[in-house]
Parts: sequence; C-alpha cells; structure tokens
Amino acid sequence: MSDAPRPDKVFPVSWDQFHRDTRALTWRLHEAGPFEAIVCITRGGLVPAAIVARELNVRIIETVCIASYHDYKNQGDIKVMKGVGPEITSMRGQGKGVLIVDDLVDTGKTARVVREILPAAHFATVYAKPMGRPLVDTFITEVSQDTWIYFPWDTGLSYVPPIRAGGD
Ligand SMILES: O=P(O)(O)OC[C@H]1O[C@H](OP(=O)(O)OP(=O)(O)O)[C@H](O)[C@@H]1O
Ligand code: HPA
Ligand SMILES: [Mg+2]
Repeated sequence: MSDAPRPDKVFPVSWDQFHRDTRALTWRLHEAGPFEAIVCITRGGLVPAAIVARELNVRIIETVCIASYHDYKNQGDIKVMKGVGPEITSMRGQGKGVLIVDDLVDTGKTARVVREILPAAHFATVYAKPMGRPLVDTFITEVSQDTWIYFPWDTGLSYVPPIRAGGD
C-alpha cells in the first residue's frame, strides 16, 4: 500500500482537454529536445505518447509495461511486466536523446523504476502531483496530492446530481 493520502477531490479530464494539455506539453518538449525515440509507460502513457510522437515527428517508439494500481486508487507493488528493448538500451545506453512519456506522476514510484532503467532520458508527464513532481523533467498541470484525475478512457457520461439538493 502507498503512503500517499487517499484522494478525495476529483479532476475529470475530457478527450478534448487531454489533447490540448498534451499538445501544450509537446511545445515544451520541442524546446527541450530533439528526441530520437520515445519510451511510453503503458498503459496510460500510450495515449499522450501517440500525440507527442505525431507532433515531434518521432518514429521509434518503445514500451515499458508497468502496473501498480491493482484496484481503483490503491497502489500495490510495482510490477515491470516488460522492460525496454535493445533498440533503446544498446543503441542509446543510459537513454540520452530518449523521451519517456506517461500520463501522470502521482507518488513517483513508477517514475523512479523507469528512471533507474534510463537515467539519462528526459521524463515527461501531462499531469503531476507534488510527491512525484521532482522525478519529472517536464509536465503541464499540477494537481494536489489528494486529487484523483479521471481520464477520458476510464470514464463515461453519467448523471450528476445538483450541488444543492431539493430546490423550490
Ligand atoms: O506515480 P505513481 O504513484 O507510481 O502512479 C503513476 C502511475 O499510475 C498509473 O498507472 P497504473 O499503474 O495504474 O497502470 P495503467 O497505466 O495501466 O493504468 C499512471 O498511468 C502512472 O503510470
Ligand atoms: O490520479 C490518478 N488518476 C488515474 N490514475 C492514477 N494512477 C495514479 N494516480 C492516478
Ligand atoms: Mg500507468
């Protein structure tokens, strides 16, 4: 179990907002680059990685497959189910010129594991929470540690009750 406080605020993100935020991230990455390859942290990193790769014209895209949140909002042990292949590790050593992309950094546990694999790579996320922020080189929006981000691929449209119950 994680030491992070249980989130009680919500930050819902639409597809449109995610696309805009990731494009904004890409403008910053364009200044920080150039990058020869992208390593995306599955599964959440697949979505921003596709947008970043398109904008920065990167064609070499690798995955590192990690899972840690086994059930909703509860973090377990980090499991690396697939590491980074030789195209990245033997051609690019410690990861210079490589861009690591994930959707968010929360406690920083996932980022720490991937940074150990590629210490010289540039680490980018769209969103960051304070505990994980020091591990990220570039991000766009910070939310508080007690906020849960709802991504568009995890949510659907549903009824929301009014803020004030009852009414006249
Ligand atoms: O900073 P941390 O506390 O480690 O949390 C951040 C990680 O958690 C989520 O992935 P998750 O393990 O839920 O898998 P998923 O990407 O397949 O949803 C998210 O996509 C990040 O990769
Ligand atoms: O705030 C979050 N939202 C979605 N997935 C997550 N995985 C870790 N933190 C979060
Ligand atoms: Mg993830």
